[in-house]
Amino acid sequence: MAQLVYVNNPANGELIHTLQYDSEEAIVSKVESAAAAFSSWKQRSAHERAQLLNSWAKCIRENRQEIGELITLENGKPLPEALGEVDYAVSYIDWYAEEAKRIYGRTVPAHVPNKRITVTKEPIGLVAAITPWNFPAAMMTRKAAPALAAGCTFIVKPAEETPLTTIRLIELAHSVGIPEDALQYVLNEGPIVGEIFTSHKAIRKITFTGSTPVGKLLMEQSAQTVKHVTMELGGHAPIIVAKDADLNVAVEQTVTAKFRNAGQTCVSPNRLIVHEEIAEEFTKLLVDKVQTLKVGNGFDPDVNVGPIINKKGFIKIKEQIEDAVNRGATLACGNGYDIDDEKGYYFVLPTVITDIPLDAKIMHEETFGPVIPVVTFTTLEEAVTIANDSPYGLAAYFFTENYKDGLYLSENLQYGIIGWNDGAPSGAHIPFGGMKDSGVGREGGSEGIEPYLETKYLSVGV
Ligand SMILES: NC(=O)C1=CN([C@@H]2O[C@H](COP(=O)(O)OP(=O)(O)OC[C@H]3O[C@@H](n4cnc5c(N)ncnc54)[C@H](OP(=O)(O)O)[C@@H]3O)[C@@H](O)[C@H]2O)C=CC1
Ligand SMILES: O=C(O)CCCC(=O)O
Repeated sequence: MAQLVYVNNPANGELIHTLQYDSEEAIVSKVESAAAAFSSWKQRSAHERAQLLNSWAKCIRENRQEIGELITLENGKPLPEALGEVDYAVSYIDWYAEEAKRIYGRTVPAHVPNKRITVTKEPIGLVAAITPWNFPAAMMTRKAAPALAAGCTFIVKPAEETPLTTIRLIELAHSVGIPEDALQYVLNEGPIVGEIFTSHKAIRKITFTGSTPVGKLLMEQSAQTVKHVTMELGGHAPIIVAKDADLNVAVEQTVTAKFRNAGQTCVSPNRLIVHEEIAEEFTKLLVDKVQTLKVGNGFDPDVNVGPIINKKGFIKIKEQIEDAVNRGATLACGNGYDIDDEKGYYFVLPTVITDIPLDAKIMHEETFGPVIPVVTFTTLEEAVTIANDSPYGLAAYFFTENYKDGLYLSENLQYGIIGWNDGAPSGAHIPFGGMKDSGVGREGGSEGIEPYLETKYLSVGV
């Protein structure tokens, strides 16, 4: 009997759907059919691939409500956020439908008169993706759209918690004419699929969004077949609030950035580093705002913060809060849970922590929950030192009205994405990705199609 995947609603633990895992033989056979489909998909003109991507985007838009509800059902985020994710997911398809038509080569002046030199770009081949549960639509399209646009075929393993959104998006893609073999999904446990994907010679690239330890493992495994990799891994974003910051803007943006998806976002702020002279006023404004957030089932129109995805995620958050309290920190608001281990749901009240020592766990580990500590600084140099004291380097934010301080911060923060008076820097048109343990490569923007292309150089003697 094939093993089953149980997809549960994280807001109440109820079973939504049961699916069957693919056997290892079935996964290999899907990989091989996706590899075989490469030769015909890459020969379609860029304009034809773009048209098919545009049809897919249109079809998802027509089914926006259904997909949004599916995301809320299996991931738990509030429905307006889930609908926002559908729009965000589609924006990657729109963007790369256009980029498909802009894959240019170049000619290079030769060093002798009897040679002509050209450089062209070709699709890399079959791409395998492993995606997380926190953005089940957008993390899939952010990878599939540039791959298909470039002329690659694509196979994806969605997270065990949220496979339904991926399956539905792929069904819609097939319904508009994207060939079934060129875009596929597989279901089985991460380590099993990871092993098959990384060892199979026909797969030329692995693209992954998820935790840093799994990313490192996939890189190690991919070395055996020298695959290209794009790794979008964990984050530990700081927010620096300078003493001249517009506090209302800083609070508004902090709350939006921190509490979307219940803090389960890799660019979610994890540390607030606030100038000592404004720390009290800022914290009061922040706590007042955080206390207005309503926690609950994402289908309730008043809810702003949904459940934590699973018990493992909840325990990590709880341990970080307990560790802070044990080290003498104060809980300025929050510190409440609504959980039912038997049913399988876990809610955490939005929590702000003050008086916290710099060596507390939460100051160094990714939280992935609706909790944020506040520490103070005296000089900007000190703020930068605290902010950079992390193995991660994905997103950092700061709030200041002073352009010299802003330039200093943007030049000295070791992060791939910087938001200056901006808590929402993401978009299909920008290169998203991190430095250090946050990963390798960029997704989105004109940079985001490059990892799906090989460069070929031709030298002609004439
Ligand atoms: N950068 C980001 O956006 C994300 C960061 N995280 C961080 O990771 C923490 C843990 O979350 P978790 O969901 O366990 O993250 P994982 O990295 O374990 O899961 C993400 C994806 O990787 C798959 N996976 C797990 N193990 C392997 C493996 N050995 N080889 C190949 N694929 C694998 C998972 O599959 P399966 O579901 O079958 O286990 C899932 O599809 C979070 O609290 C957060 O800190 C998590 C998700 C996204
Ligand atoms: O990896 C994530 O957490 C999803 C990225 C969210 C974004 O694109 O803003």
